[in-house]
Amino acid sequence: MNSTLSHVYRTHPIHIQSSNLPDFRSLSYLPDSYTWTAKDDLLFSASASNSNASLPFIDLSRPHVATRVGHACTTWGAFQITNHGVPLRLLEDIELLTENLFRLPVHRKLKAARGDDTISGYGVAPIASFFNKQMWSEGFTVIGSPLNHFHKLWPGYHHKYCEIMKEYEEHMQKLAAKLMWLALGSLGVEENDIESAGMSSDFQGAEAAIQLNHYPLCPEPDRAMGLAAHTDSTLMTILYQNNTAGLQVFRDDVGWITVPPVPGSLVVNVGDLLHILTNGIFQSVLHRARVNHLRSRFSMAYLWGPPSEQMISPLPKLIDSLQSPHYPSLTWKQYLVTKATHFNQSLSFIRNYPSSDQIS
Ligand SMILES: C=C1C[C@]23C[C@@]1(O)CC[C@H]2[C@@]12CCC[C@@](C)(C(=O)O1)[C@H]2[C@@H]3C(=O)O
Ligand SMILES: O=C(O)CCC(=O)C(=O)O
Ligand SMILES: [Fe+2]
Repeated sequence: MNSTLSHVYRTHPIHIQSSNLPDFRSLSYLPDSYTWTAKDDLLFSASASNSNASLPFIDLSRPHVATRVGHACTTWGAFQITNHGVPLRLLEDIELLTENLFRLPVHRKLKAARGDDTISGYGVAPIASFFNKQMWSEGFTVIGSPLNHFHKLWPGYHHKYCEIMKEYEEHMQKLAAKLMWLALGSLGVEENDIESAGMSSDFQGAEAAIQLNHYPLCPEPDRAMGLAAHTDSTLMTILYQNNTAGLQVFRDDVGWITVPPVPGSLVVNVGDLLHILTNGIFQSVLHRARVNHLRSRFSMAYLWGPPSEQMISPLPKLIDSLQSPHYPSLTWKQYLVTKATHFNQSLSFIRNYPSSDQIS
């Protein structure tokens, strides 16, 4: 994985207090700093859906899969997949790695804490800086090689864990490119449309971050938030969750629904950059993670995007002659900077922004 993305934070640091990380195991009550109300997050008490709507579940080995993927990207901006080709053994390995990482004592995890100048490493989710309450979770971000950090966490065992990460990344990258073609193919986009937009049609050079998340047992789950509502800034995110529910997705006409963990399946989210690339046809999904008092939850997100310096703009093929593009041309790096300032308002901030103006 390339490490340029990590350095967005050199010039635009997101200040988080990783020194404030609690030892969750020792807390038998919910401290005030972790107690969320509607004042802290407008969407905190948005109603849970009482419809029996559920996220599309797509078997990638079945016929007409592109149409189903395209429909899910347009309506929900997310779907669950099975028969995706990622070996179950590898999913079990990455889950074990994640569990072992977060079960280390706090002082050891802090040896691999995020520094001031890079987002890689252990800490609270980068979006924490937008909220005055703390989230009931801890995270570990990998951009580029995890070797340095893993060496500090597991001096004698880091090679094995680095191999697992590498294999996971390779499988995810292949799967992401395949899903991207299913989604774009459903809109009639062809290889030459992608190449004339300056991208490589096999998405060579794509960049990614891997975000490992841990949501410990929580004494008062209804008043706590695991990971606050957000959209990912990616083209697509592929998420593996352990067997504990917690992920929820939001649709204006439905409310929040929980995405049940189905063993061996993966969740796919449309990210903001894919929304931009399709001129708003595909929706980037608002999602969050809730916590519970019975079982710890782990999730592993593969956040996939274009090469960080690659210009992304609405594909001319998807703009009809009566319409102008809704979004300007910008790189993933520029979009991350926008996101670090405007968070969930980023898409509306850049919508109809004149392309020639510098976005900041
Ligand atoms: C490439 C990236 C996407 C991400 C910010 C980051 O630089 C690395 C961490 C990613 C993550 C994971 C948790 C949710 C999220 C919103 C966050 O706070 O950090 C995403 C960021 C994103 O998609 O914007
Ligand atoms: O834990 C989850 O289910 C959600 C994680 C997530 O949204 C992320 O890492 O971006
Ligand atoms: Fe996310």
